[in-house]
Amino acid sequence: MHSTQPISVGILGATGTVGQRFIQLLENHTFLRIAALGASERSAGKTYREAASRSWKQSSPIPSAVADLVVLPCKPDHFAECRIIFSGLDADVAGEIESHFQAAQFAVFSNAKNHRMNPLVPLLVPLVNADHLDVIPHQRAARGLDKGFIVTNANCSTTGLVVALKPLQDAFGPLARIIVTTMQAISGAGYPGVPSLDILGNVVPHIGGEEEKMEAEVAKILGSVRGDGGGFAPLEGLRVSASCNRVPVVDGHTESVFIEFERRPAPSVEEVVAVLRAYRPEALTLDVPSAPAHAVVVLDEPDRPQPRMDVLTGGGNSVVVGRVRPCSVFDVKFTLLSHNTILGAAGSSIMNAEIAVAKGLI
Ligand SMILES: NC(=O)C1=CN([C@@H]2O[C@H](COP(=O)(O)OP(=O)(O)OC[C@H]3O[C@@H](n4cnc5c(N)ncnc54)[C@H](OP(=O)(O)O)[C@@H]3O)[C@@H](O)[C@H]2O)C=CC1
Ligand SMILES: N[C@@H](CC(=O)OP(=O)(O)O)C(=O)O
Repeated sequence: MHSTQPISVGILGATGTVGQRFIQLLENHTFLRIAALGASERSAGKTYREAASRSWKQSSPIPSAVADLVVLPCKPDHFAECRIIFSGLDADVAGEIESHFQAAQFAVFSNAKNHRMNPLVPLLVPLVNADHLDVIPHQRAARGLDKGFIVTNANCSTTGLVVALKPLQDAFGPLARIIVTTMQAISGAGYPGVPSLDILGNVVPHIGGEEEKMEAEVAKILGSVRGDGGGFAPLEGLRVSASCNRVPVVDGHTESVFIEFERRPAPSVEEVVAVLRAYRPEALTLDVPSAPAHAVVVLDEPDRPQPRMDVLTGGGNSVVVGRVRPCSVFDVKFTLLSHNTILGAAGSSIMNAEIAVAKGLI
């Protein structure tokens, strides 16, 4: 069971798109309490209400418990009362700042790309590879720390994809080849993000670095912890090709996924649907209050999932799959939808922290 004692948390990048989502999701959390907020020098010294009033884009108002907190510079000394640090920092600064907080013995849960491929840092998707936290003792030992560590989330498009791939790999693997085409929401680009003249009535077929991140991250996430606990053995043999597009949707990344299995005969559509529906990752067996009831929700309607209707399924922490059907080139194809700032960012970080608490790492 998780600690019934409240745990104080700090949020770095609190004024940004992901930072705001942390604040919204933590408003009524059972044991995580926001104690401190950090952002750039542009925001530091202002109350959160002053600093974020223009950029706040959530559908609920700024919670009163944080509105009058003074935004702090992102330096560990200012966060002394916190045990957990959630980072929604811009990647230009996240790497160095997060390392400082780790060295100062904080448990850091990052959304940025900087530390994701570090061989001692779990690239943790809470509904997929909670066991990768087994490397934390080794990370601490390697850096001479007794409490501090860094865990990162995956890229938001990678996250939705691996939640659907993991049960298929476990049941029917190995996976041989994946082709994925994304249709990504504008909130993925942060605030103010993509200019309206670029995206309204349009599709932009390029998101810098996104395809490379998706192709690299899948193998680490679907890989295993090495036998000595000293790092990760990436999944070998799987080839992934991603094609990423920005579309005029506010929240929710949609992906068309084409899968080829090594196994012959390949699983049927009915078998794939049954395995997706039955998927119960480790996080759903632990005391993880933010976990959705179902990691994957499969819809039968021929025109779903759709971001406007389905993006908040499972509180935004489920992956919604639809249109599961045979593929005449590979074996099976489907469409999936995941919330890019909830499961794809702040929601995963919060579940990652809840898992770490449940496993006694915090
Ligand atoms: N949006 C999404 O769907 C996803 C985003 N991510 C990643 O999460 C991170 C945050 O993304 P997002 O919220 O969209 O970005 P935003 O641009 O909306 O927010 C960036 C945040 O970083 C702060 N910041 C910028 N420069 C500095 C600095 N020099 N020192 C301290 N703080 C600084 C900003 O503060 P200030 O307001 O004061 O400038 C702001 O709080 C990024 O690394 C992104 O790649 C990951 C998955 C999904
Ligand atoms: N690139 C994602 C969001 C993001 O910031 O990804 P990453 O954390 O991998 O840099 C998007 O635009 O939708």
